[in-house]
Amino acid sequence: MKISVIGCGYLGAVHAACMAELGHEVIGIDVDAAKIALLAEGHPPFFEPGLPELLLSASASGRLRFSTDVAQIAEARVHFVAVGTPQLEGSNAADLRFVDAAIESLLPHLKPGDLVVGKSTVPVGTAARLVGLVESTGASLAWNPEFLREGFAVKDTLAPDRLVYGIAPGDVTAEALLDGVYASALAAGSPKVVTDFATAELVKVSANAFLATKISFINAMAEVAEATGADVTQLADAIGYDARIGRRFLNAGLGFGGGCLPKDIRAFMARAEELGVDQALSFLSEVDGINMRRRERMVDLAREVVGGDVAGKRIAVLGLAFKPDSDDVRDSPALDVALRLTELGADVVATDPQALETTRRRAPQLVTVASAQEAATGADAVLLLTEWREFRELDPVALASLARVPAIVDGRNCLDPVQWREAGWTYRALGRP
Ligand SMILES: NC(=O)c1ccc[n+]([C@@H]2O[C@H](COP(=O)([O-])OP(=O)(O)OC[C@H]3O[C@@H](n4cnc5c(N)ncnc54)[C@H](O)[C@@H]3O)[C@@H](O)[C@H]2O)c1
Ligand SMILES: O=c1ccn([C@@H]2O[C@H](COP(=O)(O)OP(=O)(O)O[C@H]3O[C@H](CO)[C@@H](O)[C@H](O)[C@H]3O)[C@@H](O)[C@H]2O)c(=O)[nH]1
Repeated sequence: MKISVIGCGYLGAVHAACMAELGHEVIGIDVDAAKIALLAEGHPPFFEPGLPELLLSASASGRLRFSTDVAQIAEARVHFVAVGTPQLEGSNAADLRFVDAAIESLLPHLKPGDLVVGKSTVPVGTAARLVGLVESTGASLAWNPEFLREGFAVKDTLAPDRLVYGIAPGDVTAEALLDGVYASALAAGSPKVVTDFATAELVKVSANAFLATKISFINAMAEVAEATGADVTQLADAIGYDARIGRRFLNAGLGFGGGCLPKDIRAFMARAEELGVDQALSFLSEVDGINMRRRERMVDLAREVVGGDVAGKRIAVLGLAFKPDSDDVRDSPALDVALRLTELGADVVATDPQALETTRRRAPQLVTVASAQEAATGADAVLLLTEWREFRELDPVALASLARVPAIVDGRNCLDPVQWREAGWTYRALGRP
């Protein structure tokens, strides 16, 4: 099938490459010329495991092209919209300017029988607002939210946990076209839910709200554990054995960040307020609050381990990305903590295996180095803020010989306290004695 993908960021570039991998003929469009130039040469503009290989093989096959010229979509029949929906400045709501502009840019090039498929995460009601515009060209609209996780984006796209199609009542053509696009995932057993626009939009934001709630639940237990001397990691293991609860997404620590969970729960609350059902989602403001308190707690722990004031203390920060296997620092708890400490006068030296470039763009004032060893040299405290494998596997004995004071705060509960204490470290963590 001939497909276009509008917006080639973390979601769109992966979607375009995966669709080409599945045998479709794909054109990726973005307004960012530098991004398109990189993609056209087979280079991903961001770090995502598996994507470089896919881009190379898809480009070589001739099935994947990239352009800044939206007129190039004219040959395609199915058009995915994967542009950003960030948080509006000064508000909780989603900024829909990019979605609106993308749809506007498509309109002159759509033909009767085309299908426009929204993939961006949008407030409920967006598809209903846009459907008339799209239908005025003879094309139809579907909303097909995406559930990929950064770091696993290729796998999640090729073998999704489920496919959700939000379509206009009785639009069997839209359903058939989407079935054609996703034929291999459907054949491999990915469940499909065909529903209306509002339900599809709500499935996406409610899934993220549930995940955020699960993380904040365990982080709330971490706060209680801190007040009682209990160990939240053992608590999570114990409650997680109950299959109704499940151990996944119960890792207490510095909390959630990234380009999705924080802004999506806020946009969900803003939309609920518009709909007059804000009370139903008032718990999400608590979920957000618990999450942000973890960052404050980390700053307090840094103060504690250096004996009070962080000003003038050399603090090594291990990890800047919002999670491992990603270079994304959007709303990253790790970057936030590093910047808060810098503002308090600490001499912060930070490192990350992949996020140094994205950090330089977002926070050029932060001092960064290439390795954990460099960061830890002469440090008064080491903070582990993103649980990259190479940080989890650090040798505490070797690192102790580099630090000025062997004190570590494990912001992701991913180190073995016994091993680190035996190597002479003062070990502190979130929610663990
Ligand atoms: N990142 C994820 O893991 C993920 C997963 C599922 C859903 N989503 C959702 O997908 C959407 C995109 O997220 P992202 O992380 O890829 O964002 P992103 O900022 O990485 O990418 C968005 C891209 O859209 C481009 N763009 C903006 N306006 C455009 C226009 N008018 N025409 C063409 N291109 C345009 C931007 O230049 C950018 O490259 C958001 O709604 C997000 O919530 C993201
Ligand atoms: O037990 C856990 C699990 C995650 N996190 C943190 O939560 C954040 C989000 O993690 P994750 O959900 O794995 O990353 P994303 O790539 O942002 O993916 C989420 O957001 C995407 C965009 O909407 C959705 O598509 C995915 O399904 C959804 O998991 C990260 O900061 C993690 O460190 C925790 O603190 N504890």
